[in-house]
Amino acid sequence: MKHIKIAAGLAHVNYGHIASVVEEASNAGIDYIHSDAADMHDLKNMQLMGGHQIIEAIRPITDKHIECHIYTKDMDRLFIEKIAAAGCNMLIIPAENFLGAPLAYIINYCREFGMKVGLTVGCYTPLCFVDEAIYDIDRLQIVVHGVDETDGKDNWGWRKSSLDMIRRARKMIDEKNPKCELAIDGGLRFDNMDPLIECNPDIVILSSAIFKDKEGITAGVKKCRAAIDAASEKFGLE
Ligand SMILES: O=C(CO)[C@H](O)[C@H](O)COP(=O)(O)O
Repeated sequence: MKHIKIAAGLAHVNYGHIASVVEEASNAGIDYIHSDAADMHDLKNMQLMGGHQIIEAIRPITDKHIECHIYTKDMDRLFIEKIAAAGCNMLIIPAENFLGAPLAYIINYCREFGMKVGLTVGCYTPLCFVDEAIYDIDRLQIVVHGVDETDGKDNWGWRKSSLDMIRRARKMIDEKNPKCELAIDGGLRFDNMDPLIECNPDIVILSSAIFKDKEGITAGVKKCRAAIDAASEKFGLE
């Protein structure tokens, strides 16, 4: 059975308890810590979260891989240098905001400072935005959030059209850069992700499902781990 990794997303944590929540999630069996950060543009309801200050604070708490998923319009060498120095292992940036020569510089800076680099395909961004960069990245992350079933109250699920995109992303990675990890992110719960697991991702990013579970963080991790493993087995993933 394929071990699909769990990245614990810090988008929906209580930042007043950041050290203890990271410690509990790490001990409960997650694989990666996923620190979400954003500027004032793309995520209107979740701005200014976990950049280098947060990563620096949680680095001594866990020996897990820590990645920074950042929604920004801009990115410079100083930021990359600082986040790497804070102990970040991977920088993940939006494909829709970074193309061409600026992206080439960013990939180069990440290598220079010893970090892996990933691209997100954001909500409703077409997969073709990563057609060329796929050869040179370590992570392709599909944000599956969507509003196809929205109740208008900010309870976003995952959009059904993302199934087709994940299948195409899997094929693209297998053909062009098999070492690149395929991650899915957004609206995933222990009881709703089977159809997405069937598309064979390598990583599932979960925030509310872990950090807002009514029975606590450890219980949230265990429920998600069990659901992912059961689906991986059911669909014969290897
Ligand atoms: O960057 C993100 C999606 O764009 C976050 O990782 C997302 O908010 C995950 O949250 P949840 O698992 O609670 O849906």
